[in-house]
Amino acid sequence: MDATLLFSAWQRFLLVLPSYPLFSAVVCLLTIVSLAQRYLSSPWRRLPPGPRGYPLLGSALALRHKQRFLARCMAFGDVVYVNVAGQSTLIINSPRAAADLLDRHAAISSSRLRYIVAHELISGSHFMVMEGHTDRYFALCILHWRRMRRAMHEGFRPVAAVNYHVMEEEEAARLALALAGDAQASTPGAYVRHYAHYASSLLLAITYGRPLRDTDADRATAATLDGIIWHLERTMAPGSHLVEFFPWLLAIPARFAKWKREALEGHKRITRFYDGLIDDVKRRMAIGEAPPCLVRSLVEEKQHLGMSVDETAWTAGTAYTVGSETQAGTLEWITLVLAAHPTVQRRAQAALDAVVGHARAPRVRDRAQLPYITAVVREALRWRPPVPLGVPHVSDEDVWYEGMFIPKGTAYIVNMQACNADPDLYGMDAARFNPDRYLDEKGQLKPSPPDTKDEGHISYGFGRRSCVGKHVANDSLFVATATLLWAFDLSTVGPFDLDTYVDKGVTTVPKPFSCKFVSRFTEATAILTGELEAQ
Ligand code: HEM
Repeated sequence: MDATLLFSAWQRFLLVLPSYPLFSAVVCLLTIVSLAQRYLSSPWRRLPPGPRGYPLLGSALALRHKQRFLARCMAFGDVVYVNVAGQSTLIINSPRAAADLLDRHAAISSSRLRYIVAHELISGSHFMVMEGHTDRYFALCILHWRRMRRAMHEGFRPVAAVNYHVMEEEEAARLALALAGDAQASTPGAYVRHYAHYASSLLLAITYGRPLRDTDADRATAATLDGIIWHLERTMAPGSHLVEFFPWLLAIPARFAKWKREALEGHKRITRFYDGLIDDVKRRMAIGEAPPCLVRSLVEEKQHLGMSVDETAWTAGTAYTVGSETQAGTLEWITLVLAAHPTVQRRAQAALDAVVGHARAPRVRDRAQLPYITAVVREALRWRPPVPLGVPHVSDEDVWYEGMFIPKGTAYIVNMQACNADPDLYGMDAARFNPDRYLDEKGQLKPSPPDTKDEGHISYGFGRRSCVGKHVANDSLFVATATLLWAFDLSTVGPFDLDTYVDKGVTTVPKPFSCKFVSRFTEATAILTGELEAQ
């Protein structure tokens, strides 16, 4: 029967209904019962609890004040459902729920939100952090992501990370010398700049085997890389482009859409720049002057990894993009907690004096004998996770969790600060900075609490998307912290604030505070200079 016939039959049926009141009543009743049944059995009635937002916008406006909004959400429980302008979002407040949903369900909770301009157009779907995990848009997504993740894993796994120890030690020594030589170092602007320079140089060394030196060319390279980060972050900010809300706009040809033209031109420009950095590594490899670094391993393992030229270029660029800001920000938090806790410093320095002494600078290999310093770094990462909301994962399937319905496509946002302060895992003093929580009565590292992997915290994320650079981050943060404590006494000057932070979009840093770096012994700078010259 075609649609016209069906429609006219339905019209005739409605017209005759008034002539049969009893029959009509039964039809109405059955319709109401059927609708009620559908409503009552709908899984959407079993969404996790959460704040009611405004029509259409949901809680999008409340999210502008993230810290306040997250605190409000805590009252709803471990998992909180929020509608953010139509995007189903689950805020996860407990490490157990985070591990259940993101580690134990990793196969269906490892996708990402869609970023059309930043990811699909500017990176050409090569910005691995934002790459979907499944074939949501294109069947090739998962292959892309797997190749790039595997390549980065090979370059940064523990056995490969050992190759970077010398660079990490060298950059930590250069940082200490820069602070010692800067009469203005105590001002927040000055030492934060030194930290940013340290992180850029370290990531350039690890990625391209070429640390940042005081040359115009290096300064230009760092400025361009930082400009790319700024550009990507700005493009990913909510509301930056209408196409993120109306994906059909993507079909408009580039010649009629300025935003699309600019994004595609940006892709060409950035890829050309990344290619240039790779060519430079290849050139140095050919003359035997490229130290072990991520790009060298990508080039040497080209066949085995099966990466395209663009994938190689963007994988390396992504490592710098993701690693430099997190590294610098974490060091700012470590500086704050050390300066604010002189007793922690004295204990760490006593351990350093006993193990390292005053005749050489600390090395990564000293770590096994310096558990207290490892505990300081872990505790800083637990106490103030540098990426406090992680990077949202997205569910690929409907999920039932403890009787609650989580629809497919939901974005999972983990409130890391809340999870890392879970009293069941860390006790009632979880809000306090206390490295001792990681040590046993003999001063050795204890096994990590359940669901915190081997880190003792969840600040490196979850499941298949957990931070691929965490071994490099742990090694370099250890040796940078040890070198700063070996060389200086740190103390705050004037007011400082342990409770609030500055939100930089993805990462957070402490509110600006002044910190004095006072040399602990006169030979420290001569030892650092001598070791650098000897390399
Ligand atoms: C203290 C420093 C760092 C912190 C706190 C940190 C934290 C994180 C977090 C929370 C994620 C998201 C995990 C998830 O989605 O569940 C992540 C992902 C990532 N991190 Fe890190 N990170 C740090 C340093 C680094 C460094 C130094 C590198 C590179 C050398 C790096 C490379 C990456 C990459 C490539 C991803 C994306 C993984 C993926 O999407 O598959 N990170 N990191």
